[in-house]
Amino acid sequence: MKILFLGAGGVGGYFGARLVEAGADVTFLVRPARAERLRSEGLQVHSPSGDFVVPVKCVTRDQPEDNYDLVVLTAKAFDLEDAIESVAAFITPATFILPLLNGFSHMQVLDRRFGAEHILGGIAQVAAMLEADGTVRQLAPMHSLTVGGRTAETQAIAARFVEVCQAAKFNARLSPDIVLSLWEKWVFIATLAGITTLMRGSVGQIMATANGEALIRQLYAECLAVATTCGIDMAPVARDAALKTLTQRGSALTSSMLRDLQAGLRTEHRHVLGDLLDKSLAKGLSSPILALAFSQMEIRESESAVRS
Ligand SMILES: NC(=O)C1=CN([C@@H]2O[C@H](COP(=O)(O)OP(=O)(O)OC[C@H]3O[C@@H](n4cnc5c(N)ncnc54)[C@H](OP(=O)(O)O)[C@@H]3O)[C@@H](O)[C@H]2O)C=CC1
Ligand SMILES: CC(C)(CO)C(=O)C(=O)O
Repeated sequence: MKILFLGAGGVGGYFGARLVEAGADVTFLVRPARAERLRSEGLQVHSPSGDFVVPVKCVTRDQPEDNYDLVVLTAKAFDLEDAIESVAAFITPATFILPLLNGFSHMQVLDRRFGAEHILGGIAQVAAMLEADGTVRQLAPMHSLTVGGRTAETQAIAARFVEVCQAAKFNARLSPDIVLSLWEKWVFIATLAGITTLMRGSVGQIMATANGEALIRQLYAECLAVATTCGIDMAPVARDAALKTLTQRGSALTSSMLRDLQAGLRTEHRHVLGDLLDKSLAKGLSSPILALAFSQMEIRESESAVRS
């Protein structure tokens, strides 16, 4: 399987490098400055299970090639339109696209642009970031991908990709219902990103406050209510597992949104929190903590726009 990764940041750099390490045929579509650096230094990963560096193949958007079976999209949501323009010339009627973004509305954007029959669904479970020197840092041992299709053909492609991933040093699984899996992750990450950015702390720090657990549970319930009202039936076992992680005492877990906020970077609050809030409003639900989480991120974004 010939695979093109759009982006070599936290998620793309980590999983792409692991696949290269395992001998998979992976190329990175990156911007010219990143391509130059990757060609000369390779892709370096700092990982709790051991640092490694792999030589990588890179292309830029002005050098289109049309022989990829799968394009893995790993841009942030606010870069999606530009990422689509960059990959468009690499996509033929035989190419499938696997986005690994958090949230959900990117699926509809991609369906509209390339046709739903070409779009797989994917979820990344990793805590990884791109450092200023171009290296990728994996911050915690977890590393897994969940992928799936919404048609028999895309499910078969997802299964082939999972097969390729079996040789790599991360976990990969095929979801029998990728739409449900995407919503489960969305409800989880909206709660985690919302509460950690509101309270500027890890799960363990929030749990150590007097109202922390009640606030986490209320935000999770608000996000879950949106999913349920949209016809998504999350099993009790999935909800219990999510809440167990979200209320683990002493846990150092944070969100990539909090890391981006603290690093002064743009965040995906519109995609992860705002889209869910829009659905809540459209369904006539009351989601006060979700609204608060989104609104404080809007203020923070307008402040950084004023500063820059
Ligand atoms: N980081 C994490 O731990 C996790 C992140 N996620 C999700 O994964 C997605 C990606 O996040 P993350 O990896 O952290 O983001 P990063 O910002 O680390 O990486 C995204 C990369 O995409 C590149 N990119 C964007 N647009 C283009 C383009 N048109 N052409 C070439 N390259 C492009 C960016 O390049 P450049 O730097 O040149 O702009 C950047 O390096 C998000 O939706 C996030 O929510 C999910 C689970 C965990
Ligand atoms: C769930 C988690 C925390 C790690 O995969 C994540 O998706 C994020 O931080 O954006």
